[in-house]
Order: sequence, then C-alpha cells, then structure tokens
Amino acid sequence: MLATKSNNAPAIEQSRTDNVVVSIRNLKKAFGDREILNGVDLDLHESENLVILGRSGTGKSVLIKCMVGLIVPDSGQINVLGRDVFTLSAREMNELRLQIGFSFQGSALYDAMTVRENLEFPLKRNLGIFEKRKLDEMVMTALDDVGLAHAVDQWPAELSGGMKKRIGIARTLILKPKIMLYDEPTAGLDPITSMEINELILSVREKYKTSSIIITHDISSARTTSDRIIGLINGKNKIEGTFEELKNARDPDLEPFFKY
Ligand SMILES: Nc1ncnc2c1ncn2[C@@H]1O[C@H](COP(=O)(O)OP(=O)(O)OP(=O)(O)O)[C@@H](O)[C@H]1O
Repeated sequence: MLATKSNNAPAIEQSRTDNVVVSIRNLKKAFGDREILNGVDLDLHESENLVILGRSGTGKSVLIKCMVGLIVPDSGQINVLGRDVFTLSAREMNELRLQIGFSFQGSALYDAMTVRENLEFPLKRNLGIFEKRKLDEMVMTALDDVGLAHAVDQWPAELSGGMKKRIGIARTLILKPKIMLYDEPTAGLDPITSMEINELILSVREKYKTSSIIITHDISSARTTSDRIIGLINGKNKIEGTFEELKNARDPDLEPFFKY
C-alpha cells in the first residue's frame, strides 16, 4: 500500500510483534551543520527485501552504518532483532553484528588473500572454526551459492567487478546472517552483470531466508529485488510502496528515477 510520511509511525514496541526484524524511529544524524538524516522511520519485516531508493548523497549509506553501529546517530531509536542497539555493550554489539551481513559498495576483499583465504577468514576469526575439512565444506558451499566454486584459488586481482561482488556476498553469507544489508550492490557494473547480482540477491533470500535492505539509485535493481521501496528524500523517508505504486504515484522527487 502506498504511504507517504506522517508523524505517527507505530511505536517500536508495537511493531516488534509484527515479524519486524529492524525498526528505526526518528533517526537523525548531522555532520557539522549538515543534516543528513532528518527523522527516518522504517520497519524491515522477516524475509522481506526492502529497497531504499534515493539520490547520491542523501544518506543511504549513513543510515545502514547507523544500523550496525559504525556511525553513532545524534538521536532516534534503532532496534535490530529485538535489541535496542544503543544500549548494547561492545561485546553484545559484536554478537549482533554476526547476524547482520554487510555487503559494501566495494567488495572489501583482502587483496593479499586468495578467494579461499578471504572466505576462511571470518570463519576462523568469528566462529573459531579451524578444522580443514569443515572450512573446505563451508567455503565451497558459499561459493557454490554465488556460482563461483571454480574461483576458489584465484586472487582478487584476477576477478572481474561482478565476481568480486559475488565473492564479497559469499564471504558475508558464510556466517549465515539473518539480515543482509546491500550497499549499492550494482554500482559500477554493466547491465547484464547487474541483473545477475539482482538475481543473486533474490536467490540468497530464497535459500537463506534473509531479510534484506538494499540501498540503491539503480531503478532496475529496485524493480527486480524489492518487495517494498522507501524513497529517501532530504534525509527522510518521504514515500513508500511497491515498485508499481511508487511509479504510478509520480512523486516529483522520485519521478526522474523512473524515466531511465
Ligand atoms: N563520516 C562522515 N563524516 C562526514 N560526512 C559524512 C560522513 N559519512 C557520510 N558523510 C556525508 O553524508 C552524506 C551522505 O553520505 P552517504 O554515503 O550516506 O550517501 P548515499 O546516499 O549513500 O550516496 P551514494 O549513493 O553516493 O553512496 C554525504 O554528503 C557524505 O559526504
């Protein structure tokens, strides 16, 4: 259902009962005197793909960094998997982060490690798994899931942009996160590779039952991957609905996206 922003978003306590895995209320963040987030409200539901659509520089990345505690907001509430993130100790925050997969704009692979070593790294560091057979099995399953089992012994420098993106997603999936945050998953990719990444996002949801936030200004990615879209305009969630609802709403701030 198409909705425009009102000042009476449901309270977090109420929305928690409704299969909500991430709940954000009135989130604000400024850098110096530049207000970036200016009262964002959103709910992410279990197994939902929620797209946040907005122009460059509207604070989409800042928003998801606030969710994982990489940026501290000025005010507001963020509840992830039933935990109020601002009350967590560093240890509790690290535990929560293990349940959140973060796919960065760059794939953030370690250039000095092979693909195998890149994928083994979080297993050793975060899960304390060192047994070779177990590592092999988990690495190969994650690579299979992104269609790149054959690249296991390659170096990042030998991979295309799309392959790096997939390996980055595999490295995130290997920890079996409940929530995936995709920051501009198709940035810098050609249309065919972009479509493959969009399909991968759908298959990740299918296999891992993840709930995902996909932040993008790529309208075809938004159309393919979204169950619901939030239009982030001037630091606020201005409008939300399905792709068709937003397209038909002809909102002046979002209409230019639909013309390409
Ligand atoms: N740590 C920071 N310190 C100061 N300013 C920052 C910081 N992080 C982000 N900003 C500023 O906040 C604004 C929003 O940045 P953000 O990366 O969230 O944009 P975005 O909507 O994700 O855009 P893009 O699609 O280009 O990545 C930008 O003007 C950016 O320069």
